[in-house]
Amino acid sequence: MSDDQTVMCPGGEGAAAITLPARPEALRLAAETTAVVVIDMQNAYASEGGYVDLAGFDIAGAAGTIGKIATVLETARAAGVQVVFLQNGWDPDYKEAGGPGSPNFHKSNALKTMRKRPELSGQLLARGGWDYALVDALTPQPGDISLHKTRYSAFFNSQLDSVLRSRGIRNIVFVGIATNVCVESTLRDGFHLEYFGVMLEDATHHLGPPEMQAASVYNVEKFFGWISTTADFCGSFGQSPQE
Ligand SMILES: NC(=O)N/C=C\C(=O)O
Repeated sequence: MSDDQTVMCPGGEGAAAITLPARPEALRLAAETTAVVVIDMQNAYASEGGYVDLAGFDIAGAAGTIGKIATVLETARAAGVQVVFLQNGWDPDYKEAGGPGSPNFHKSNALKTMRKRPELSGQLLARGGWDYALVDALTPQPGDISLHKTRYSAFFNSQLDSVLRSRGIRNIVFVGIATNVCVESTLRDGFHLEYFGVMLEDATHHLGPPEMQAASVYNVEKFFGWISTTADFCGSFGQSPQE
């Protein structure tokens, strides 16, 4: 049962459940019904010389998320929480990106940057290349799941929903980049698919001015899910009792 201070998430009734401090309420969660979903921790978004750096965004704060996420993943794996990595991008010919009939063609800053600088064509967010690859510090481990996505929401046109649903996972802890684009898009879609979404605010990073992080955190806390931190995730799942 939930009260005003604590929300009972699916699977949270069992003896092995933990309480995750979060805003606006703490959450009762069980490892087996929870996944950590790592959004787009690719060189494109977190490394100098990657797409968002070349497109002119400030990526100074992105590196700080890498260590936080590594800590979260270590705790998650030890506690039996499923880890799912997403990678954003397209085939090297950019057929999956869509042509002028797709809004993605007009809004993707990667595609716009490559139109402005044709020497980069085939490099940004192209599957198989350095820009598409996950940062070295966040290499998937045995038991982790890796999925590809072609649009901002990881639920759109991907296997994410069936991968989670078939494992009985109903709660998602989000980390990654960018808070206000792919993380928020995925958390919102998850909400509409009845997933309980938690964003670890210090293990995510925004694109654009700092107000974007604050706006996304507000949106999640007020409308779509819950906000927690790396320390609280590790403190609670680090104590996770084994069934
Ligand atoms: N991973 C993201 O949030 N991506 C944001 C923008 C883009 O991919 O162009």
